[in-house]
Amino acid sequence: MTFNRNILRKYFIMGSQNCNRDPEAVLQEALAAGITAFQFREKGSGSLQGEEKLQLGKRLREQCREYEVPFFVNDDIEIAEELEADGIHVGQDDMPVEEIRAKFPDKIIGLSISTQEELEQSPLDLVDYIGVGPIFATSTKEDAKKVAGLEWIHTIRRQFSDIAIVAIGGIQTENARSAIEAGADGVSFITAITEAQDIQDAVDTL
Ligand SMILES: Cc1ncc(COP(=O)(O)OP(=O)(O)O)c(N)n1
Ligand SMILES: Cc1nc(C(=O)O)sc1CCOP(=O)(O)O
Ligand SMILES: [Mg+2]
Repeated sequence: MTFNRNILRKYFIMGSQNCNRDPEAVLQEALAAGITAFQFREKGSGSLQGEEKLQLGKRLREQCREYEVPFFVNDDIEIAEELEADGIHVGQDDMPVEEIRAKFPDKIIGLSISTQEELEQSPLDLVDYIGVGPIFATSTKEDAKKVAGLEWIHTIRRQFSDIAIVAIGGIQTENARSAIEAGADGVSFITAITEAQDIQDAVDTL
């Protein structure tokens, strides 16, 4: 899929472990409300494994296809291939980007960048966008790194004026604008949607 950074604008991430109701219903509302990308992140305590994970991924993938919203898979290269995902998001401890790019020349690849060292040592020329965070405090990711703050987005933007950046970690309706003003192309979020009283309203405000 050709990469257009506008898809990063409202990038929803979710797995069944993030939902207190049917994940398909949550995604359906988020798609109808106007999210611009979705990442299937079935990970952490309470997450589905094996065949159950694959079957849920298939259903969520179809929902995204119906709305023509890009579908990303977090970490799991095999599932990304099986579900014909548009893209894959990996972190510094996941499969190396060089291997993923060699295997999937046409998929969108996102890479997490949390420190200056990671920024300097990562093959940025092989990725389409970087996930930058945690910008604010989050309790959603069990092994989240130290809060980087909005200044981290400014710091990357000063060094790489054209790189596609999506901010992550503690992004809520009240602070999403500040991440964009700091230089991000978009915001990614979990609980801003999974814990929203009104998903349409949350996506509009984001
Ligand atoms: C858009 C986006 N940015 C960052 C991450 C975090 O990825 P990673 O560091 O690999 O951590 P896990 O999500 O795998 O726990 C992301 N998933 N998406
Ligand atoms: C999946 C993920 N990655 C992060 C990072 O900093 O790389 S923070 C995070 C969790 C984001 O959840 P919420 O929007 O509920 O804070
Ligand atoms: Mg990962």
